[in-house]
Amino acid sequence: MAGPRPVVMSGPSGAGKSTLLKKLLNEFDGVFGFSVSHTTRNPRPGEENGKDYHYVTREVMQAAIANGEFIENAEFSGNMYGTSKAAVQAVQAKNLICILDIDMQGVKNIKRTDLNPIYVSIQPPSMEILEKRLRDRKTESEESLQKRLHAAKVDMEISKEPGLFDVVIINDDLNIAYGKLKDALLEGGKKT
Ligand SMILES: Nc1ncnc2c1ncn2[C@@H]1O[C@H](COP(=O)(O)OP(=O)(O)OP(=O)(O)O)[C@@H](O)[C@H]1O
Ligand SMILES: Nc1nc2c(ncn2[C@@H]2O[C@H](COP(=O)(O)O)[C@@H](O)[C@H]2O)c(=O)[nH]1
Repeated sequence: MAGPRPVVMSGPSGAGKSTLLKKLLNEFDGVFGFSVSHTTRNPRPGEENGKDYHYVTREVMQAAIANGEFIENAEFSGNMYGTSKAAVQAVQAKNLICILDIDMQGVKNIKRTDLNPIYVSIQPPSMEILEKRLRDRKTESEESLQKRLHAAKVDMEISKEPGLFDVVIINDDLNIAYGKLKDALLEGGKKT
């Protein structure tokens, strides 16, 4: 795919991907653009349709996948998520570096495409801190929280696979993690 290399951000739910991404998109408005995924989960308070996600029904999403409209899709914590070709193209058409926030299944699936992104893993300092962050965020039911913690354990194991990610950032102190993210992306930009 032509143009600057996209960026894939992955890591356990609650590790801080969206927090870091928002800082990046604010500071580098006009450089990076967010690939707006589709999901069947309900919007959280403050989230906007078309900005945070495209919120769709399972039927709509399944039909679009069957129609070949998605680069990748996954089932996560009882809901469907996916990156449409249109979402990536919309960012690239504005000449922005496209950033995808996707789970581990998405990472594995993107590896089979020609997208050729820089793979960044955002990891929490520990499972205990991850659980506290997720609980404090107050977005999950106990059932959803347990599913996410289970997925996080699996994710953290798979993330150790050599070569899976170009960069691994432990998000302990937010500003330090953000500095590392910026360094990695500026470095990645030089290699294209
Ligand atoms: N370095 C940090 N120190 C303390 N709290 C943090 C830090 N980074 C993020 N948080 C907080 O942790 C919570 C989870 O962060 P965030 O929503 O960005 O995670 P996420 O990886 O995007 O999760 P999800 O995959 O579920 O969307 C948020 O309430 C956020 O404010
Ligand atoms: N494979 C994909 N995963 C995605 C996509 N968009 C988001 N995600 C991941 O889902 C979980 C949960 O997100 P949440 O907003 O419900 O907390 C998180 O790990 C995201 O990275 C996608 O298009 N494809």
